[in-house]
Amino acid sequence: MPNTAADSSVHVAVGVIRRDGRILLSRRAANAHQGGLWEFPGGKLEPGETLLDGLSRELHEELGITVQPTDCAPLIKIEHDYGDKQVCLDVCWVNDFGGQPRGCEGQPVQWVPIAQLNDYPLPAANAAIVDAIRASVSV
Ligand SMILES: Nc1nc2c([nH]c(=O)n2[C@H]2C[C@H](O)[C@@H](COP(=O)(O)OP(=O)(O)OP(=O)(O)O)O2)c(=O)[nH]1
Ligand SMILES: [Mg+2]
Repeated sequence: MPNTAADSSVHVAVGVIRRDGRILLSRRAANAHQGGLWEFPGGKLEPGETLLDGLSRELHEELGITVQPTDCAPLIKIEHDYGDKQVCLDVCWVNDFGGQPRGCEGQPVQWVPIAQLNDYPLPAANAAIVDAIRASVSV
């Protein structure tokens, strides 16, 4: 029996890391899905892992930072079909963290003012994340 969209959707923990009015973007490896585009750091949840445990693990692996669950807050959840891959992006604010973020996998990272997020090429699903960020900070 073919998979349904829900069965084949990849569940991704995504962190919108903020400090001093800027958001941390990192650039996806050229050979990755949506390669070469900028992203909010994060990655696929492992089986049985909670969203915040997965987010904390991914941000430590990718950026070398430590994140406490109490410093995270839900922002938006997005289902997006890229055709070759369906993703469910579970996006959280990361309001504080320990350590100095660096590209632990060799990826460029950049602190970007919210008004300039759209100057960076992002995956199509991320337009809704940028809208949610703007709506959240303008209230
Ligand atoms: N982290 C992240 N992924 C995003 C964003 N927007 C977006 O469409 N995605 C998609 C791209 C990928 O298909 C998927 C993330 O999966 P990934 O392959 O990067 O996950 P991962 O970090 O666990 O990587 P890996 O261990 O498989 O190398 O979500 C975003 O802003 N951040
Ligand atoms: Mg990742």
